[in-house]
Order: sequence, then structure tokens, then C-alpha cells
Amino acid sequence: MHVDLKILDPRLREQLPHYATPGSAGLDLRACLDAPLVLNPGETQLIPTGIAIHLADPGFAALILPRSGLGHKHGVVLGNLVGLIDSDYQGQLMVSTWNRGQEAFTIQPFERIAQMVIVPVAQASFNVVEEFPESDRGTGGFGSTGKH
Ligand SMILES: O=c1ccn([C@H]2C[C@H](O)[C@@H](COP(=O)(O)OP(=O)(O)OP(=O)(O)O)O2)c(=O)[nH]1
Ligand SMILES: [Mg+2]
Repeated sequence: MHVDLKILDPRLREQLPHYATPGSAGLDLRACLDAPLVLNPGETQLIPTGIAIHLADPGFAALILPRSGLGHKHGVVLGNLVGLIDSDYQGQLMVSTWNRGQEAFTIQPFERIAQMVIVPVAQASFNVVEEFPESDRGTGGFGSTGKH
């Protein structure tokens, strides 16, 4: 699919999001910073990416997810756990970075801090009913199928 993208900071021009391999699902997003930013343990900072996208089609959304290496090795994940980008959002993509680790982490300018996945979305219209047709699961949840 084609998505309109605005470069809000010219320094991003050479480093636009791209799929690193033919099979990649995620596009890495970079920290559009003027100087290194120290993220202390427990701290959350909203970091601009220097770009905006307009998906335009309500049948799609973008998810911002942590990068596995940063999250697992350094405890740098997202303050909102997952970022949801609406198809009609036209503002700068922002990444809430949260250092849930025990050590300070320095984010370098233009470092790849998160990844974005574009996903199909269904918008529901709700049909209010008194009863649902019976299903195998019924109302069982939260471990109702057992542990193993
Ligand atoms: O990690 C994120 C999450 C959201 N957004 C932008 C795109 C999204 O479309 C908009 C609103 O996000 P959301 O609906 O999750 O936040 P909200 O707190 O409900 O704000 P709003 O009242 O603007 O919907 O903020 C980002 O740039 N980064
Ligand atoms: Mg909202």
C-alpha cells in the first residue's frame, strides 16, 4: 500500500522508515533529537520522530511497538505499552519511551527507538441483542480451558 508521509525535520530525509528485510513487518522509527537524551530508570519521555504519516483509509491503523533488543536488554519500552496511530491522524509520530530498567539509558539522536507495524482494521457497528448464539467457549475465560 502507499502511504503519504511528511518529512517534518529535514535530517530525516536520508533515514526514512523502511523495511529492513523483504520479510520485515516493522518499520523502525528514529528519535529526532538535537542532542543525546538520558532516560533515567523509571523515567518516561515523549520523543518526536520527525515524520508524519496519513494512512487515510479507516481500514488500516499503525501500531508502535518496542524494539525487542532495546526492551529486553535495556528495559526501554513504551510508556503507553503500545501506540495506536489512527488512520486520520496527521500529526508527528511520537514515541513515548519508558525506561523500566535499573540503569540510565542514553538515546542518541536518530537512534532507532521503536518500530511501527501497519495493520488492517475492521470498524464495527454494534447490533444490540439479548442473547448470543451458543458457542463452545460460552462465557468461560481467564484460564477456564486449564493450564496445560
Ligand atoms: O504512541 C503514540 C500513540 C498515539 N499517537 C498519536 C496518533 C494517534 O492517532 C493519536 C491519538 O492517540 P490515542 O487515541 O491513543 O490517544 P488519546 O489519549 O485517546 O488521545 P485522543 O483524545 O487525541 O484520541 O496520537 C502517537 O503519535 N504515538
Ligand atoms: Mg483516542
